[in-house]
Amino acid sequence: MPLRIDVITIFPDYFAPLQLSLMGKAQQSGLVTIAIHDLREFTSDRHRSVDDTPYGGGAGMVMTPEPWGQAIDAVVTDQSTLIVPTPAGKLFSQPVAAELAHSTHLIFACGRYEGIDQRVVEYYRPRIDVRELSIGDYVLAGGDVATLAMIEASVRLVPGVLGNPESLVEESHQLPGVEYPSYTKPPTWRGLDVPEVLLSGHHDQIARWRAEQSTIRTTHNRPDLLPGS
Ligand SMILES: NC(=O)c1ccno1
Repeated sequence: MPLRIDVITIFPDYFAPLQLSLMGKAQQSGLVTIAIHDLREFTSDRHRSVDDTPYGGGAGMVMTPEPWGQAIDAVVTDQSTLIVPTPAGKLFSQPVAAELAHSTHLIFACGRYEGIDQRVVEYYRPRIDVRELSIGDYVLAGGDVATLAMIEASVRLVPGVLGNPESLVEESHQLPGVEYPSYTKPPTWRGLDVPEVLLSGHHDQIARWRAEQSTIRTTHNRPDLLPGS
């Protein structure tokens, strides 16, 4: 049963990259199906309006609930997970990507402006799994880029999508901490040599060096991921 993904957005063209590379191959192989829906197709006024001023005042505009209800109803099933990208959401992570990779149906609601009327989340929450997710502590212009990131991080974990599942084993955020640095040919580049141990053929020494490098890198870049932190 392929993972089905429906993306609802006012900028369908943002998702053209999903036809390329690994994401494109995953769809061609039938492991994943991805459909992009223009929210404006679900409006009923001649201006195809999708936003209005916020109740309670404040800057910016809020996306009105009606088009969202129509659009989500057009694709939702009782197996759906509705994902709303928002800086106010729970933090998306590799474990969350792994959960989503094993879902049946994901619906991404890409908000813009000041976001989507909260009643959309409130309406679907008692009916299906609803997740407000953030890809980091910063604010984007909308949920589209966050959706692209979450789709790519999740789809690559769908069994069969990556040619060599081994490459999932040692990557950052799969193991505790971040991954060791990688090197390839040439052995010397602009006076910089590849660490000698990597050319030694001693697999135990290479494994030990990589574990040490992972700890050094994690300590420097992401001490919050160190065991016990
Ligand atoms: N940080 C985020 O995930 C986000 C989503 C929309 N704007 O920011």
